[in-house]
Amino acid sequence: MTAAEPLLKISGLSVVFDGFRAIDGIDLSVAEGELRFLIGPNGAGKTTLIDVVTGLTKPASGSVSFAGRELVGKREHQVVRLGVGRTFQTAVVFEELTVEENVDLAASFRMSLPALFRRRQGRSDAVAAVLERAGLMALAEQPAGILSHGQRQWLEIAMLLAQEPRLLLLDEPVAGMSREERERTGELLVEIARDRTVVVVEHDMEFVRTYASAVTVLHEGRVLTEGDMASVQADPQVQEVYLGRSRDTRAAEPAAPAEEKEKEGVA
Ligand SMILES: Nc1ncnc2c1ncn2[C@@H]1O[C@H](COP(=O)(O)OP(=O)(O)OP(=O)(O)O)[C@@H](O)[C@H]1O
Repeated sequence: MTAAEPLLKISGLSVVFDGFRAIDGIDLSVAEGELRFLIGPNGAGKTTLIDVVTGLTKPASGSVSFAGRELVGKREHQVVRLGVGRTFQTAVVFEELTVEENVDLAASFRMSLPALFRRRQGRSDAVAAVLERAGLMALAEQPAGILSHGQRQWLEIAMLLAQEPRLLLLDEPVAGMSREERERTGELLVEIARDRTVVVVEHDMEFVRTYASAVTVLHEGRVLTEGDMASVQADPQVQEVYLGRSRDTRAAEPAAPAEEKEKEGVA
């Protein structure tokens, strides 16, 4: 990979489910060190795109190049070992284990067997650093089962960091969070992007407006547009996709609280 090449390069990607093209010829590049947001209406293909990059879903055609290596055809654990980690819409943590044990377990996924045997007892510096970074140090000894929704999301991000991925893919990390939790998460993402590449799927437009410098808009399995948030917001096609959605579906829905409307509206 040369300096000019993107860390992640998706080319001509298509995914077909029972004849339905959920991804329809996507080209998408993410440079090393970027914090990129993927937005788009429900069903646009955002999660499916992450599923393909991480080896969960096989594409019908196209390629996913990561640091010059082809990911299509690789299994999920192979993709993790190459340095790509993800979170899911619902955090997956082991509730009976402590916060620290969850992070420690995640850290061991990328270790060789000899390294695992050599491990010292007690908290490693790497695990301590990750707990600190995710703001979970005070909860290190608590079982993960007692964590609040926001804290679980942070634990999942901490577990991801423990695997030392070069690329993190986060699926709706602030869904269901309070305003304060969203702010802390935004700051955490910006901080993580200082030394890693981060791609975030997000519906919360207030959050995207605050933290995104680069945005890619997906619609019906294609890239509609990309750029900085101001240019994306001003794009008539993007407005049509979001406003069209509000005309078609919101009219039939009960009125949402003002804050929810503000969060989801692109304009
Ligand atoms: N396993 C599957 N089998 C069949 N169809 C699927 C499958 N997974 C996703 N789809 C369909 O593919 C399309 C894209 O779904 P996807 O979940 O990627 O969209 P999304 O942009 O992440 O949506 P949301 O914002 O609602 O999570 C949708 O129409 C969805 O119903």
